[in-house]
Amino acid sequence: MNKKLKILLTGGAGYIGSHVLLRCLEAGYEVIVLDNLENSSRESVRRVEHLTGRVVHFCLGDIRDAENLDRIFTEHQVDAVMHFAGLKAIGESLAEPLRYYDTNVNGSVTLCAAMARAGVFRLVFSSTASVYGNQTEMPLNESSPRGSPASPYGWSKLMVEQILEDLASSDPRWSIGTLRYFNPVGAHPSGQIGEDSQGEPSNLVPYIAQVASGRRKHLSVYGNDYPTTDGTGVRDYIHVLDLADGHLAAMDRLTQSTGYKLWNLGTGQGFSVQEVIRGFEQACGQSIPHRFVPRRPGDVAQSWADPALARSELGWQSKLGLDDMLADHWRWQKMNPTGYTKK
Ligand SMILES: NC(=O)c1ccc[n+]([C@@H]2O[C@H](COP(=O)([O-])OP(=O)(O)OC[C@H]3O[C@@H](n4cnc5c(N)ncnc54)[C@H](O)[C@@H]3O)[C@@H](O)[C@H]2O)c1
Ligand SMILES: O=c1ccn([C@@H]2O[C@H](COP(=O)(O)OP(=O)(O)O[C@H]3O[C@H](CO)[C@H](O)[C@H](O)[C@H]3O)[C@@H](O)[C@H]2O)c(=O)[nH]1
Repeated sequence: MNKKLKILLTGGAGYIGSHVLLRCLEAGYEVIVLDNLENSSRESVRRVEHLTGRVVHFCLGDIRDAENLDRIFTEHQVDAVMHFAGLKAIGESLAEPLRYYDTNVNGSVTLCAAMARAGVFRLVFSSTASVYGNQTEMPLNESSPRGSPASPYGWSKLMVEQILEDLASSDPRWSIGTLRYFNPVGAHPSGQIGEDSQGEPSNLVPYIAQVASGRRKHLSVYGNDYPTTDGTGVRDYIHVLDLADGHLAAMDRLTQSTGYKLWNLGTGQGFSVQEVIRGFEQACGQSIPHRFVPRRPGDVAQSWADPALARSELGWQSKLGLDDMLADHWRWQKMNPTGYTKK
């Protein structure tokens, strides 16, 4: 790995970005974080600095601000970008589609245009397994058909994927890797950084963690009539640190060739909602009150990855199991019951 790379992390104060930031610093990269702190806290970056003993150059700003991007690329000799900044709440995207398309699509276009002006052509992009939509054939590999996403959020990711593919075909200098994340959970084992769920979490594991800590009374399990082993939804949960390592492997690969590449980042194993509840009960030593309610609109029955391409092309595979993810998530929740306390 080329340790001298200087990488711009958009959204680097967020859940996934902060774990990638930590891994980048541990690997010896120089890193600049650009974040408008819309859904995060500067405290995550401070804690990463503390954990690694490294200093991060933090820029408060918006990815849609082209002048600010030009300034950053002029001031810093950036070699590559990892692009996490965006909005990710599916329900919110249904209520505010323009805000989602503006940040996720317009923001990505603005970023790529600024990169091209600055002569920076290496990019890793955060996409989602949601782009596969509702499929019956498992596991999902990169050639599986893209489905019809059930939300503006999912569409915004699919649109950006297409834009990036077109961009790479238009100019051979681009080297772009799209990573389709399955379901990231867990936290750094120190309990210092993790997912800062403001308000009511929509994702399963943060919700269970808040039930376990007494912040919520019970979990609603969305549907027990799916065609799965126990009737509840099945997902491929991946530890956020394994996911972070996948970014470094992708960046490494992008330094070796140009063009557009796409990789699934998942473990290859699916777990039902009931299996996750039981796993969390073991991790926290208490029972998780839950009740079955109708299916959540837009949810798919099952989704798990075929991670073979990432293994063969990136030399990456997940190492941590569901137990590690849930234990680490619980530690983070216990140590930070209301998330980062400082903005
Ligand atoms: N967490 C998941 O389950 C998941 C799954 C698949 C894909 N993704 C994608 O991965 C990326 C990171 O997700 P995350 O879970 O870390 O989310 P997050 O909300 O914790 O992090 C996103 C970061 O982007 C920042 N941001 C938002 N709009 C911005 C803007 N206009 N300019 C600058 N910064 C802005 C936020 O303040 C936040 O720090 C997102 O693009 C998300 O869509 C997440
Ligand atoms: O309170 C809850 C929350 C979730 N679930 C169930 O738990 C499973 C996982 O749900 P999540 O909301 O945690 O995850 P999703 O698979 O629905 O979606 C997440 O993972 C996707 C990638 O696969 C996308 O990235 C998406 O943005 C992100 O929210 C689903 O069967 C869901 O119905 C519940 O039963 N109760």
